[in-house]
Amino acid sequence: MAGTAITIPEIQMEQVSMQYDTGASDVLAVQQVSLKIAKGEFVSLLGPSGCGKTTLLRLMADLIQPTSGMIKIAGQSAREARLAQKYGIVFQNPVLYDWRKVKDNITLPLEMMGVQKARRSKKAEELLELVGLQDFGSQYPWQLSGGMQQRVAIARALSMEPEILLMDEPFSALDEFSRERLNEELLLIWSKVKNTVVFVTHSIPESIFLSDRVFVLSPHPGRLSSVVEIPLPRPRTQEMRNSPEFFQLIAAIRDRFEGV
Ligand SMILES: Nc1ncnc2c1ncn2[C@@H]1O[C@H](COP(=O)(O)OP(=O)(O)OP(=O)(O)O)[C@@H](O)[C@H]1O
Repeated sequence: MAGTAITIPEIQMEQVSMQYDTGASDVLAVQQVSLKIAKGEFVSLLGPSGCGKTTLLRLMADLIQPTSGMIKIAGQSAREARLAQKYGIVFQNPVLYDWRKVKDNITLPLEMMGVQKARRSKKAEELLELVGLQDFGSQYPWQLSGGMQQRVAIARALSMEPEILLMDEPFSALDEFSRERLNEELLLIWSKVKNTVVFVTHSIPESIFLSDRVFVLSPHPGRLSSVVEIPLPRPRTQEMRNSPEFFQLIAAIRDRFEGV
């Protein structure tokens, strides 16, 4: 029918469960999770330690495979998406090579793909500018602050121009000030790159500040307990953190954890 668009979700999980085989006692880390994430959306996976956030992220990235259920990435299997380089991943720890300059850390994935040096250098310049580190390309990671190192990790994750950026508590090791600043910078980067972001966090304010929607998870076993829409306008600003709407959202999400 004219005007009816059928949109394929960028990430789709149907009844996904994941049980880790630990020998003595198996761990049901994720139980029957179903979710859909649209292309270009920014969502957070929020929940207490052990509720399966990292497991869900690893399932999406095809780093592990579910015990049961279905995962589709833009209509393809997660494996096909991984082979097509659709993912960029940022971990809690930036995992940079201290003996390589910042620009060479950023372009490592391109180097591994056999991209020529001239193209790598050009891409490094673009990415350094994107993450606000244009003057630091020739430094070494150990010369940078924790927040700057995490920006390098973000630039590296974006080097292959991934459709999906998966971020596993990337700012949780940083102090509160750096974390809030990086939240804002991440949104600026995302507004330019316009990819789909799945962001894992324990922090209710962080999930609200960043996201279009927050997926609230409950533990033992990890289940999706609710999904909260974040209607705050974009661009998000630090002042919004002090607005009544922001506090109402914090209270609403905290309520979802009551009894968890
Ligand atoms: N490789 C593994 N083998 C066995 N059990 C695992 C493995 N990885 C995770 N688990 C267990 O699965 C459950 C979910 O873990 P997961 O790391 O996904 O949770 P999380 O919400 O990301 O936790 P955190 O916030 O502490 O990182 C936990 O009980 C954890 O101990």
